[in-house]
Formats: sequence, structure tokens, C-alpha cells
Amino acid sequence: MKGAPDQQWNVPAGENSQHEGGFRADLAVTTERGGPTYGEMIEQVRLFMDKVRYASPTPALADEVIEDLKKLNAKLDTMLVDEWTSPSGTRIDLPSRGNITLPPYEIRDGGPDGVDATVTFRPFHLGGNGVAHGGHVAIAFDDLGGMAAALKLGGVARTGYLTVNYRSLTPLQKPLALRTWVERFEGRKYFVRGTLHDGDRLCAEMDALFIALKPGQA
Ligand SMILES: CCCCCCCC(=O)SCCNC(=O)CCNC(=O)[C@H](O)C(C)(C)COP(=O)(O)OP(=O)(O)OC[C@H]1O[C@@H](n2cnc3c(N)ncnc32)[C@H](O)[C@@H]1OP(=O)(O)O
Repeated sequence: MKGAPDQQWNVPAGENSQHEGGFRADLAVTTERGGPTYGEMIEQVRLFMDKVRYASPTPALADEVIEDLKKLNAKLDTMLVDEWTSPSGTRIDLPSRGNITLPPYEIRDGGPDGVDATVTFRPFHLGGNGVAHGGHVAIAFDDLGGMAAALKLGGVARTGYLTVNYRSLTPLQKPLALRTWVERFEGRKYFVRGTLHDGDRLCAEMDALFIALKPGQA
């Protein structure tokens, strides 16, 4: 499983990194932080969200779950770190780099020519009538579009705009092919395109602008 290409997609920051203080380029990428079972922990949280989305608990069960969750939250409270050193988002060996907030994806291939990923929307990504919520599709495009821009420019970029055209329904619980690539760039402006396919069927397309950040820019 891979949450980022082998090739480095973020610029390593040195002592005098220009990005220090901004939207940092030097994410502390690691496959060790959080330990060997961190991925399983994230998976269990996703599974819990799947259950919550569809569960109709009795009042007694809801109270029980609340008490259990309070205990778990109190445990994690003792281990909070800043966003730059949290395993969530920096574990490149895990789906979506271990980022609990993203739809889980795996990178099949990635470089300056683009990103080729497999994304699987979960039951909790339900929009309605058994298919994915459009907002979750946009999140997947945003992250993987940003990755394509980062790989092309060798730095970090923020989304200027992002348009999704929803061409057909996006299924849940099925590996889908998501591709993003830089179509062209002008100075700091990177025009990124993307597609999401279920087999041969086009589910959605992305047209986005990512803007390379200036040194120190947030
Ligand atoms: C691998 C992990 C990847 C993760 C990727 C995740 C990406 C994200 O989700 S980032 C979060 C969402 N985005 C944001 O919050 C960005 C909010 N906006 C901003 O911070 C700023 O507007 C920012 C940084 C994008 C650009 O500001 P700034 O650096 O001052 O650039 P600015 O001079 O205004 O614009 C640069 C060029 O882009 C153009 N531009 C800027 N915004 C837009 C826009 N929305 N539409 C069209 N053109 C735009 C400008 O017209 C200008 O063009 P030109 O050089 O031809 O005159």
C-alpha cells in the first residue's frame, strides 16, 4: 500500500528552508511514526464511521458508545502533537498517507507526468441512494490534483479553483481509477486535470488551478 509515490513529492527543507514558517514543504515523512499498527488503527476508525453512518442504536447503546468514545478521546488527548509531526498525513506507506480525513487511496504511479491512483469510497462517504457524496469526490480530486502539481513543480501549491463535472454515479466500496496530471503551467499557475473511472465508465472529471506558493507563504 502506498499513500504517495516513491519519488519525493515534497521538497526537503534545510536549516534555512524558505518554506519554514509557511505552508511547510518539509512534512516529516516517515513510515515509523505511530508504530506498525497505526494503519490498522486508522482502518478501525474508518470502519467505525461506516457503522455509525448506518447504525440506529437504542438510547442505551448510544450512551454506551458515548462513554467508550470519551475514554478513547481521553487516551489520545495524552498523545497530541502538531500537524507537521502527526503520523496522519505523513505515513507514505499507508492509504492516503494515513490521513483519516481523506477517502482512502493508493498510489499506483506518480511523478511529473501525473498521478495514477486507486480510490475506494467507503460506506460513510454515502451521498444518497447507495452512491458517493459529490463533496467526497471533490476531496479526492483536490488532494491528488495537489499531488500532481507538487510533483510537477517540486514544491507546494494551494488550490485556486477546482471544478468537478459529475458525469455518472460514483459507487462505494469498489476500487476506482483516479488520475490527475498537469495539463500546462504559466509561472506559478498549474492547470491540473483529473478523471475518475469505474472500469471504462467515466464517473467524474476535474478542472483545477493550483498556485505554487512563494517562499514563506502560508
Ligand atoms: C500532496 C498533498 C496535496 C494537498 C493539496 C491540497 C490543496 C488544498 O486544498 S489548499 C486549500 C484550499 N485553497 C486555499 O485555501 C487557497 C486560498 N487562497 C489563497 O491562499 C491565495 O489566493 C493563493 C495562495 C491561492 C494565491 O494567492 P497569491 O499567492 O497572492 O497569488 P495571486 O497573485 O493572487 O495569484 C497568482 C495568479 O493566480 C491567479 N489566480 C489566483 N486565484 C485564482 C482563481 N481562483 N481563479 C483564477 N485565477 C486565479 C491570479 O489571477 C494570478 O494570475 P497572474 O499571475 O496571471 O496575474
